[in-house]
Amino acid sequence: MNETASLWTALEKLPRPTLAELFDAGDRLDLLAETLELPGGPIRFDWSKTHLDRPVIDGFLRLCEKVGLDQSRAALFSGAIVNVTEHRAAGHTAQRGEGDEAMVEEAAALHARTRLLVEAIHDGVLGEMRSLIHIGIGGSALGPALAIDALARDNPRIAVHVVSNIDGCALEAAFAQCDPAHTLIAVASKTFTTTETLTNAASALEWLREGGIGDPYGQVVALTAAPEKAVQWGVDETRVLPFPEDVGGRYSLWSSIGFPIALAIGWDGFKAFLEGAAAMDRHFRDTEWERNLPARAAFADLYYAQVRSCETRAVFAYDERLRLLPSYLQQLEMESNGKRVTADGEPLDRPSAPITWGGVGTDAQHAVFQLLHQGTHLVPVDFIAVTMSGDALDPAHHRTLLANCFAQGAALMTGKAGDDSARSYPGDRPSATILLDDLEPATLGALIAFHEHRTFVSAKLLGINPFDQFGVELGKEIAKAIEKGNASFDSSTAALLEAAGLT
Ligand SMILES: O=P(O)(O)OC[C@H]1O[C@](O)(CO)[C@@H](O)[C@@H]1O
Repeated sequence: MNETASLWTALEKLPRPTLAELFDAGDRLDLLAETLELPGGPIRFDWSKTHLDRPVIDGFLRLCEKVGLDQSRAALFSGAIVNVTEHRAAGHTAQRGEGDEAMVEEAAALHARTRLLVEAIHDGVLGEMRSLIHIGIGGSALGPALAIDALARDNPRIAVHVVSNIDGCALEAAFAQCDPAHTLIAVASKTFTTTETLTNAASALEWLREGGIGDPYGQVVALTAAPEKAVQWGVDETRVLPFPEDVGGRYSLWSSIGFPIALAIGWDGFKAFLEGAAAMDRHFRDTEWERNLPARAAFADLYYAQVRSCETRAVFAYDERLRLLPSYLQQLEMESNGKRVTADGEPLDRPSAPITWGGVGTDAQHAVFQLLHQGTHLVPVDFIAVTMSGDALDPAHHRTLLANCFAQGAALMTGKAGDDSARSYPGDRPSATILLDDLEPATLGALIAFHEHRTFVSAKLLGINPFDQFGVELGKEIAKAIEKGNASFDSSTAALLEAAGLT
């Protein structure tokens, strides 16, 4: 057995005290709950209701040392080639001002260009623009959709409709809310080759034309790492906002892909969003692993997935404004770490990332929490809540929302004996709670960056490259072959094609 494998085995062999025993044994808050002061307000990270304890943390610290996590973190921030399969650096921290100097300078120059266009649009240089249809998919859509839904619910500077699905119903729903004369189209695609995005973009151009716009390209902005392709497609160079190739799709909302966020909340808000993320970068870069919050979260994630065989982890946003966070995190975590080989191309000899799923509190309580409390699966849960309410209604709404959030964590942990087994709750079920004081651009930025670094630590402790995503390619190839009608298929697929009239 190699040394890394024996460190995992050592973790598996550690005693497994219950949460109740852990709380009886010592000060859990001192060990595992911390409030980070950040631009935009504090965020409390409480991992005390997980099974992390001194021996488990020490086991992970030994693993960090063995895999060279210090060096991996330094490489991430230095602009070294950390995405080894694609021979690229990972440039997302540079986008918010942390990392290699040349990369940070390049990012600042590109942001200056984005800012000019955003402010020109706000000043009416392109006419009276009231809406933006933002067309993109995956990392080119999920981040903007989350940030805009979280931060620009009331009085956005410009109303943004994010469309990703190639199903025309999605684009039609956006058209129904917009007037072609007052609508911009953003085509967001890192590669500028994605079928869904280019098909939707072509239909959006047609919609502008049919709406009487003589020069529809005059209302199109492109956000891409392949600017030459956008120009070739017809977008005027002055409205192409490039970003560097080394910024991964699911890490790209900090780049020009964030254009719709800036358009909705204003440039100062977008800048604060970047600054909040940069503050989390500094915490991650400068804090020893023992008290490093993204690393601590990764230790818990790995402990449950690897040692306790949990196949999923759930995230519940106890704030309507963060309802899109679970789907954002699904791409971040599953596209980054859902891999069966290591960065060296060797088979991974243990489970990869668990399945991330979740929903919004309190809705999820009345739908899926039965399984969390009494099902046979052990599911580690993250609760994310905000102390300051986002609504202007009777404060009873928010009080009850928060009370429910904290009640769920307590109930999962303590359980309760009932009159019979159907009415009993076993308890000892783990959860972590992230409590933002306020939901501001800066705190949202920090929250997202926290999850990026958490994912990075998990990847490195497993030996995975979190920055590629070859797993999505095969399905795309087959879909293209189906469209071209030049491939033969198994009998099931062939019958489905025939039934749907695709042959
Ligand atoms: O921005 P693009 O190049 O259109 O790609 C969109 C998404 O497609 C993926 O490549 C997966 O198919 C994601 O990683 C990416 O975020």
